[in-house]
This record gives sequence, C-alpha cells and structure tokens, in this order.
Amino acid sequence: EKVEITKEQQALMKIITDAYNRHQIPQDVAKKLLQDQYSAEENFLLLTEMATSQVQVLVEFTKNIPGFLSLDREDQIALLKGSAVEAMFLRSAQVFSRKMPSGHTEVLEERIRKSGISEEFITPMFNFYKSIGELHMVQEEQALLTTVTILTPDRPYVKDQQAVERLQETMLDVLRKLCVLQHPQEPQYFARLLGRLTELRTLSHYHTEMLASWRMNDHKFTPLLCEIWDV
Ligand SMILES: CC(C)c1onc(-c2c(Cl)cccc2Cl)c1COc1ccc2c(ccn2Cc2cccc(C(=O)O)c2)c1
Repeated sequence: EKVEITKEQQALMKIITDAYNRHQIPQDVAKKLLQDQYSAEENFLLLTEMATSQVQVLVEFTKNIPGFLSLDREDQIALLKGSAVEAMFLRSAQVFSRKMPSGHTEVLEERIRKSGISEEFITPMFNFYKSIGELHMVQEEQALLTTVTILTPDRPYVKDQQAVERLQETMLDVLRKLCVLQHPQEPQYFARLLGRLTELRTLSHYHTEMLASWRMNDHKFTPLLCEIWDV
C-alpha cells in the first residue's frame, strides 16, 4: 500500500534531524585528533576527552526528542545511562562512514586501535563501523536510529516502560516509512537497520569489559563518564 509520511511525522523528523546535526563535538576537540602525540596514554586521554564531549552532545540532543522531557525524571536518567554507549558507537560509526575531513578518520581509527583496547573488542568494533557504513544511511535515518536506541524501554531501572514504548513506537513508525521511501529497491532495509541495534547491544557488553580492563591498568575517566558508566 502507498506509504506516506504525515505532516506531523515530517515535523517530528525535522526537529530530531536538526537537533542531531546541531550538536556536534566542538571543532577544537575534534581537531586535537590530529595532534602529533601517538602514545597509548595520549590516545586514551584524547579519546576520553572526545567521549566526555560526546556525552554532553548526547544529553543536549536527547532534550530535543519530542516527549522525552515529559517522561519521569528518573526514567530520563535511566534511558541516558542505558543508551549512552550504544548512541556513541552509532555516532562514531556514522563519523567513520561520513569520512571526516582531512584524514581525521584514519587518525581516529589509529588512536582507537592504540588506546589499550584488546584485539578481541577492536575486531567487532570495526566490523560494526563497516556494517553501518555499508547502509549509506541518510542523516534523517541516522538521527532517528539514534533516537530509537535512546528510547529503548527495557533499560535497567526504567519504571514507566509503557511511556517509553509509546515514544519509541512513534519514532519507529517514522523510521519505517522513511526507509521504504529512501530505499524503494530494498524492502528489507528497515529490518537491516533494526538488526544493527542488536549488534549494538553486543558491543555494549564488550564495552563494559573494555572499561574494566582500562581500570585494571589504572586509567582514569572524567567525572561525567564515571557517572554515566557507573565506573
Ligand atoms: C573513555 C574513552 C577512552 C572511550 O571509552 N569508550 C569509547 C568508545 C570507543 Cl573507543 C568507540 C565507540 C564508542 C565509545 Cl564510548 C571511548 C572513546 O569514545 C569516543 C571516541 C570518539 C568518538 C566517540 C563518539 C564519536 N567519536 C568520534 C567523533 C570525532 C569527531 C567528531 C565527532 C562528531 O560527533 O562531530 C565524533 C566516542
């Protein structure tokens, strides 16, 4: 049957996409990527700074998701804590596939590979980046997929899961229609996108182990990261 995005859905998509594009890592932080220091220590510090900046960007973005601020305050925190790593994997994957300016991508990849992360986590991480790149998502799809990830009802400590589910379903409906309209030659595209969310959960479990091993080697995180990742 003919798929049509309603006026309200169009407005919703514009709010979310504008917010997603508006909140970027500050250029001075991204520029540091090209700094000459390449030690594992220096890489870890730079990535920690980027992650901290990315969490701030994520909090600002989340405030622009229609309906999010009407959720129970504690549930808002539970959703942010539960989705931060997945949203950041999505964001860094989109940055890699977007091919950042002037070789940032290679430098970022190099720094991630040489920051004390064990090979067993590096391989699935970069496989994920590749699988996201192959989707060639338009920016509306990227923004909506991140929103759907944030609005996952079954995160730990969420009390009113129904309210989160209603919001997520609203976003999933827009994303489903957008996929059909943007990728008419590929009816399975929406299903492929949702498949990435499953991969994100696995990466999130790997990330917990990455944090544990960094802590074992006495690596320090910023207060914001300690709070959002309970480290
Ligand atoms: C604490 C730190 C060492 C850490 O722990 N886990 C991850 C970690 C790693 Cl190593 C991989 C994936 C996710 C996480 Cl949390 C990280 C590093 O987190 C990052 C690093 C880079 C990231 C991000 C997110 C995006 N980017 C790239 C980026 C670059 C330039 C511009 C922009 C932009 O948005 O405009 C984004 C997070």
